[in-house]
Amino acid sequence: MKIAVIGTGYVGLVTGTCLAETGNNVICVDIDANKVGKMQESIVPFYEPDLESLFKRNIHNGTLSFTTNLEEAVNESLIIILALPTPPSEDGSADLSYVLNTAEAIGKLMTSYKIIVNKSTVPVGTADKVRETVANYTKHNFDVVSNPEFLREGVAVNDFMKPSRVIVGTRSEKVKKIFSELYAPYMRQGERLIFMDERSAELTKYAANAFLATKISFMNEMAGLCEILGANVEEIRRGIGMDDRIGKQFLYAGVGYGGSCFPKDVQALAKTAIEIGGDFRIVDAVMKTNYAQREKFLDKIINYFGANLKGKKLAFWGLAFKPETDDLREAPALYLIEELLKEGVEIVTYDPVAMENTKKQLGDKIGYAKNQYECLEKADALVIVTEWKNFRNPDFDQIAEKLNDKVIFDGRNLYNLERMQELGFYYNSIGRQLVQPKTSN
Ligand SMILES: NC(=O)C1=CN([C@@H]2O[C@H](COP(=O)(O)OP(=O)(O)OC[C@H]3O[C@@H](n4cnc5c(N)ncnc54)[C@H](O)[C@@H]3O)[C@@H](O)[C@H]2O)C=CC1
Ligand SMILES: O=C(O)[C@H]1O[C@H](OP(=O)(O)OP(=O)(O)OC[C@H]2O[C@@H](n3ccc(=O)[nH]c3=O)[C@H](O)[C@@H]2O)[C@H](O)[C@@H](O)[C@@H]1O
Repeated sequence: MKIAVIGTGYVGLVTGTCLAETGNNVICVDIDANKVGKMQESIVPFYEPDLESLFKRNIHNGTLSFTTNLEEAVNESLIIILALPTPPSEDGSADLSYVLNTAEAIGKLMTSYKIIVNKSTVPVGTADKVRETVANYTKHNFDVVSNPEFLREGVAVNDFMKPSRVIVGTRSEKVKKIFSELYAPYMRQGERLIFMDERSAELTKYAANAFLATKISFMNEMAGLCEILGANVEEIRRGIGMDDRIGKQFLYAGVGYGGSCFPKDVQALAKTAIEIGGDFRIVDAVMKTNYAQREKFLDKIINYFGANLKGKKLAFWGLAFKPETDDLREAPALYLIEELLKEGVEIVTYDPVAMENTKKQLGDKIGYAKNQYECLEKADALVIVTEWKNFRNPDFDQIAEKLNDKVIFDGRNLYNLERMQELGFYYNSIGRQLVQPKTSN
C-alpha cells in the first residue's frame, strides 16, 4: 500500500520503517529539513535500538523515502498517518495545533480519496475535529481513523512488529478491510486487531497510559510505606506480581515516571475530566505521587549532606528518562540536577547515549565524563537515576576507590542490600532499608 507518515519522531519513523518492512511503499514527511537531510543520507536521527538495520534496508530497497514536501506525500499515498507532537498546552490539555494545521493542509492538497489516520495521542473528539477541518478545504471523499500507538521507546521496533494489540477506531467497513490487510503481517491470525468507534479508540490510549502510570505511583507509595515499616518493596513487587490479575510489569518503584508521554497524557486525561465538569481523583493522586517521589529522592540527598551540601560534587549515572533511549523529555535526572545546581552542588554525569542531548540542554552547567568510572573521580556520592545495563553489576572496588566517600543514592534499586552492607557502603535506595557502614566501637 502507498502510505505517507507525517512527523518522523519516535512514533512516525518507527511506524514508517516497520510498515515499509512488510512491503508497503512509505514516504515520510517532516518539517525539520535538517532531520530530513540526515534521513536521506540514511542516518537515523535519534537512538532507538534495532531501527537502523530496517531503516537502511528499506531505504536501499526503495520502499522508504523522506521529504519535506507534504504535497508530494499526499499525492502519492492512499493512507496518510499523522504522527505529530501533541505537547501539553499551558493549561495541561493536549495542544492539537500540529494535528489540525496538518489536517487543513491535507484538505487543501488532496485531489482524490484518502484515509487520514491519527496515530498521535489525542483527546476524545479529535477525529471529529480533523474530519471537520479537512472537509472545510476539500470536496473529495476521505475517512478519518483513530489508530493510537502503544510502542515504548527503547523497544519500539519490537513493540510495533509484535504489538500486544492494534486499536483501530473507525466505523467504515472499507477502512476495516484495508486495515485488516495493512496490519495482517503483525498479527497472529488477526486476534490482536480490535476495531471500535473513534472516541473509544482515542480514550483507550489515555486509559492505557494512565493505568500504567497508576501502577507505578501505587508502587512508589508502597515504597514509602516500606521505608517506614521496615519492609522491602522488591519483595512486595515479587509477591504481588506473581498474581496474574496484577501482572509482573510496571511494578518497579523508582524516582517517578518521566518521558514524553506518561506525564503529559495523565495530565491531559485529568484536564478532560475537568472539562466535562467532573474530576478523575485517582489520576490526580497519581500525578501528585509522581512529583512527590522525585522530591523525596532529592530530599534524601540534601538531608544526607545537610549544612555541608554546598560545594559537594555528585556523580550521576543515567540521564535519559529510561534505559535504551536518548530521550530526555521529563527525565527525572534533569529535575534532580537543576535542583542540586541551585544548592551549589557540582555535578558530573555519565549516560551511555543521552549525553549529547543533555549537552544541548545544560551546556557547561555540569560535567560530562567519558565513562561511568571517570564520572566518579573525587565525587562525594554516586547518584543512580537510570537503570542502564552497564550500571547493574559494576566494579565496586573502582567505585570505592574513586569516590571520596562510599556513598550511593540509588533511584532504581540496582544492588543487593547484603552485598552493599558487606562492601561497607552507605547505600540509600527506594522502598528498602537504609544500609550504613557498621561503626566499630
Ligand atoms: N514517543 C513515544 O514513545 C510515543 C508517542 N506517542 C504519541 O505520538 C505522537 C508523536 O510523538 P513522538 O514521535 O514522540 O514525537 P517527536 O517529538 O519525537 O516527533 C515529532 C516529529 O514531528 C515533526 N513535525 C512537527 N510539526 C510537523 C509538521 N507540521 N509537519 C511534519 N512534521 C512535523 C517534528 O519535526 C518531529 O520530527 C505524540 O502525540 C505522542 O504522544 C504515542 C506512543 C508512543
Ligand atoms: O504513549 C507513549 O508514548 C508510550 O508511553 C510509555 O512508553 P515510554 O514512555 O516509552 O516508556 P515506559 O517504559 O512506559 O516508561 C515510562 C516511565 O515509567 C518509568 N517506570 C516504568 C515501569 C516501572 O515499573 N517503573 C517506572 O518507574 C520509567 O522509568 C519511565 O520513566 C508506554 O509504556 C507505551 O505503551 C506508550 O506507547
